[in-house]
Amino acid sequence: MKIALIGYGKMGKAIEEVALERGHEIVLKIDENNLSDFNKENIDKADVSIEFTGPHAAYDNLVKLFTFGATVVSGSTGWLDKLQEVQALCKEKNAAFIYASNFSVGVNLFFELNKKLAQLMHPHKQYTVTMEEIHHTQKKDAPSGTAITLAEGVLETYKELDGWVNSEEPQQGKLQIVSKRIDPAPGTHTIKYTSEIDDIVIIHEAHNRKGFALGAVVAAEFLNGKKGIYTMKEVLGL
Ligand SMILES: NC(=O)C1=CN([C@@H]2O[C@H](COP(=O)(O)OP(=O)(O)OC[C@H]3O[C@@H](n4cnc5c(N)ncnc54)[C@H](OP(=O)(O)O)[C@@H]3O)[C@@H](O)[C@H]2O)C=CC1
Ligand SMILES: O=C(O)C1=N[C@H](C(=O)O)C[C@H](O)C1
Repeated sequence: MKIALIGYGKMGKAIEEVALERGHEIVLKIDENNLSDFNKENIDKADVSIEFTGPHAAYDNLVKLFTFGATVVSGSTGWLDKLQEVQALCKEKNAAFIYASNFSVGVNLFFELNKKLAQLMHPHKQYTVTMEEIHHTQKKDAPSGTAITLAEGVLETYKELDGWVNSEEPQQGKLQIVSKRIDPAPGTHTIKYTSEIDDIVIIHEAHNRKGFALGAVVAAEFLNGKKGIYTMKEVLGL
């Protein structure tokens, strides 16, 4: 498979390593130094474009890719208020798209565990649920995209909560997410149910970026040759 990397930072480089190990070819690498190479002629040379840039750039990049009719895997976080608009453009251009706030198999299993635990805990009103995410200091957005997906998983069941708040201080009626920035943390997410008597805690701790990169390449392999919008649940058969 021929891959275009839109974003060649920490994740772009990790994806390149995994893609080469799996026998794929990188035909284009875009960062802020060669944006003029990000054009239809070059994107058409790739079977799949993998976009990991960041909150400031993802939306424009995705609009550009779908306007070219590309097949796109994106993991950029911090832009999801525009997800529906981007999905509509993908459909209009008969393109293909997988977005995930986290591509690792472990986190996608953790998403399911989180939803099941919320259902189990919900009747037990003596427990208060809170979340924490820890990432490296270069991270631009807070809370993490993964933490938002986890929060949505809890809020599906805890309908009495009015959304989440990203704060050191708890806010009545909201699910609290605490963000910490500590090097070199690749990504640690904790969900805690606490009562006067005891705590129940689930944690996912990434040891490195390989799981995110491998998941993105597996998603690209799944999407190659398809049209339409898919999720990691479909890629992983969860
Ligand atoms: N879904 C998932 O599984 C994961 C998602 N992420 C997310 O991926 C994103 C990228 O993370 P990471 O690789 O660590 O970030 P980095 O800052 O290390 O890399 C970002 C890359 O994007 C490039 N870039 C910036 N602006 C543009 C633009 N307008 N067009 C093209 N390229 C651009 C940068 O270029 P330059 O270096 O020249 O500035 C750099 O190469 C973040 O949003 C992060 O949260 C991260 C890990 C896993
Ligand atoms: O910026 C990162 O590094 C990561 N970002 C993603 C997120 O915001 O959830 C995924 C992972 O936690 C690493």
